[in-house]
Amino acid sequence: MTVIVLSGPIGAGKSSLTGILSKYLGTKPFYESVDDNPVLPLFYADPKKYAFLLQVYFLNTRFHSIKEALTADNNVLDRSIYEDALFFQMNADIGRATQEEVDTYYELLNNMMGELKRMPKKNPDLLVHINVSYDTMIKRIQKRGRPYEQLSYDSTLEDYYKRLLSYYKPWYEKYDHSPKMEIDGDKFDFMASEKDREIVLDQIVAKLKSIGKLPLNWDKSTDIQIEA
Ligand SMILES: Nc1ncnc2c1ncn2[C@@H]1O[C@H](COP(=O)(O)OP(=O)(O)OP(=O)(O)O)[C@@H](O)[C@H]1O
Ligand SMILES: Nc1nc(=O)c2ncn([C@H]3C[C@H](O)[C@@H](CO)O3)c2[nH]1
Repeated sequence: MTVIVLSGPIGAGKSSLTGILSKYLGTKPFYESVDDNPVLPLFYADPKKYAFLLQVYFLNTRFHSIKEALTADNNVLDRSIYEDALFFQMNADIGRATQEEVDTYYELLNNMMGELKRMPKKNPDLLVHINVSYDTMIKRIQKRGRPYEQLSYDSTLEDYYKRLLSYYKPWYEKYDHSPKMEIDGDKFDFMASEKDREIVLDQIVAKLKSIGKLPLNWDKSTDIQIEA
């Protein structure tokens, strides 16, 4: 059983690459709750009021996905639980959570992490991080078009997104729960360009082979799927 998690800022291309990668490897995709998330629009309309609730909502839905993904077949998840604290910490740092909410959140997160440690598979096998610049991030957010994420919706979003990017760099450098790799999301348009898609998939397959999660002779055409 092999579990791959994607990471990266808003609009980096995690959901898109999750779909592409899971199809390519013949695995199952797990998506973050976004379009069916009732708290997300509330959060963007009033971040201070809803930051804690949104965080608990995401933690809960993410925990459900992880439990399923870590006990089922080969899977790809479109965001890691390790990014949840990054988001919450950033929101807390800009005054969107009380000290009691911060304390309660971290206690809950630690408690859930403790549960994950008791599972047969404790960590993902590989983290694939998509790096994007601020300009790319904004272009992708515009392209996708969720109204409440647009810069025109709230004048503070520019700072919020820039801050988010600045939190991701040290987060990725410190990340040590599994092998990891970076994809250049500015350079590769894996949505529109078949050539770029192939390059990105080749990079991920090479990494999976190098960490022993795919047989060295694995080839898409041979119809062999990710190693147990
Ligand atoms: N490498 C890419 N090149 C060009 N367009 C891309 C690329 N990756 C994603 N996109 C486009 O950017 C938009 C955002 O992509 P996607 O929804 O996959 O991002 P995400 O990282 O999952 O975002 P979120 O964190 O908000 O869930 C989509 O419209 C998608 O088609
Ligand atoms: N505040 C906050 N905390 C999280 O843990 C979190 N995870 C995702 N998101 C937001 C980003 C995108 O708008 C949208 C889709 O990723 O949801 C979050 N927002």
